[in-house]
Amino acid sequence: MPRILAASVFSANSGESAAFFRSSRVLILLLIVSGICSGLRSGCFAIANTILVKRLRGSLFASLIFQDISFFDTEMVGSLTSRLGADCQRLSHVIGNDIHLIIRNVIQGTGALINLLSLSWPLTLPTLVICSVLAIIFSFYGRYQKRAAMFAQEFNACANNVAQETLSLMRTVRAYGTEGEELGRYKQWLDELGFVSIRESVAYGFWNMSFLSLYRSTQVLAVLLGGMCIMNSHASAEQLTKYILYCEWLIYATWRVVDNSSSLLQSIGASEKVFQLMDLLPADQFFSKGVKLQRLMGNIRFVNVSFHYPSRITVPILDHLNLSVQANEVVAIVGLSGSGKSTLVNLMLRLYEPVSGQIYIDGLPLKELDIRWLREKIGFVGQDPHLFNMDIESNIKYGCPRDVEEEDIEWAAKQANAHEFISSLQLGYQTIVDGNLLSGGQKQRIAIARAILRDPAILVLDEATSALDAESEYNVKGVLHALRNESRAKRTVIIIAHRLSTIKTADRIAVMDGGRIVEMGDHTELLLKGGFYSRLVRAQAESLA
Ligand SMILES: Nc1ncnc2c1ncn2[C@@H]1O[C@H](COP(=O)(O)OP(=O)(O)OP(=O)(O)O)[C@@H](O)[C@H]1O
Repeated sequence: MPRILAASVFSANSGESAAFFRSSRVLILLLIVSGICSGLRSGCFAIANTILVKRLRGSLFASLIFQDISFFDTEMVGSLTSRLGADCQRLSHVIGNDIHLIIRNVIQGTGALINLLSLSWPLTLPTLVICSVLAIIFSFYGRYQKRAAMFAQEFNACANNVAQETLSLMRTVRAYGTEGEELGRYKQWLDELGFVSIRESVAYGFWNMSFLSLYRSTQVLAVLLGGMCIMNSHASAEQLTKYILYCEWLIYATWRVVDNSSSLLQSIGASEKVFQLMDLLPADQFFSKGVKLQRLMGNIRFVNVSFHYPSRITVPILDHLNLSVQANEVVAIVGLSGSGKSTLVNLMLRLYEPVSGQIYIDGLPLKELDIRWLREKIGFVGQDPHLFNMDIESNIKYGCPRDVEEEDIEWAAKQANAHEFISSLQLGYQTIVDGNLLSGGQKQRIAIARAILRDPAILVLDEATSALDAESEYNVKGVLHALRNESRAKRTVIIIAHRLSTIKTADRIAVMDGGRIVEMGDHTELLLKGGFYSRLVRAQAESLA
């Protein structure tokens, strides 16, 4: 275009109307073609951007949810959601914006350079030197930008984490009046973020200053050197005009390339963690195709099992633990808080692997069984059951491996003592579970119904502690009662109980202390023995008296 622009101006100046109109027609044609091409380019890259964000977020989420449970012990939820949201968005910006602008400007700059060289290579050299200086300054600036972006993303993730934690624990924050402290914690990360951003802005200012000075100097140089050439009759005014226009194009293209490269480096810096997370291999247990038995009887055996959590390797939790549970037996596990009861269940669900020893299910090592198949056969109700933000029916059906009818759902709800309160809700089973609509005990009953609906061969109930105790005791006792009277419900049951009165009717009671089973027997036997269990019962009776 600069060549044709200059030709039009100088043909008009010399009164060559035919040449002027010919050039003008070409200019209009170029204008239309470049407009259409720009539109297509931007549109296509914007579409690519949208597809990329979708794929990135999908792949990252897939990578996250197939990680070992121990991964979630160390990674913060707020930080992971920040990677899934802002970081993925930023990475897609690379394709949607930076890469296509870089390609466009590299092509435009190369074209300008070729034209400049064909006009006069000695005059092109100073412009090339300026462009090289620009590139060197940028390489330093770019490296700085990349590091700054990484810090900014990290601080942003930490701020998100504090916000998520505070907002989800708002009731505790209000009850303890710690709004000020939480605000302080959030602001601390904002300050860190602000500090990095200010330094980033100062560096950007320096970069812009260098760029603009160099940019202007190409124009001044072009006029100076070109003017001298005209005076020495080495060049015409038309050539000088073309030369100045091409210089302008070249330096503009260089600026755009380095500016977009800077943004590209920032995005890459910010996305390093996204790639690290995406590169994580899924947990081994999702790869191994284990054995599927024809029927799970529900025999469980822990042989010499020792364990510590991967995040706290110096703290042994289970110590050469041995436990044997027969099919269809109801076994209660009791012990002081922190003695390792829930950990035992975590190992049985293969959420963690034992450090040594072996767990056998129906005589086969747990590791050799198909873990998905096994989990389908186990019903688990945790201490603090969280429900999904969907209707009660879907919550009860959640993860059920078989097709179920409405009657099955009602049956499970009745077994869990949940049918009555669900029916009293205006929309019954279609009521959406959101916020604090249900009490903790009601949520627990729905979670119990969910576990029962799977018709599991092994049912694990981790009785809730603290405030929920009384209601939880009632819920768990209810389930035990139903299991005893319901022929359809023959299964192995493991109950972790805090209220010892809950489990009087259990076939056997295993007493845990310091990561070991220290006593085993039924309620009466253990009371008669006068050991740890009887002391626990006495202590609890005294505390309730
Ligand atoms: N994910 C984890 N990472 C590191 N340590 C953990 C983890 N979960 C539990 N622990 C630690 O393991 C020990 C045993 O915890 P566990 O939850 O098994 O005890 P528990 O007997 O079920 O206690 P409670 O009766 O209070 O539920 C505790 O000291 C606890 O701090």
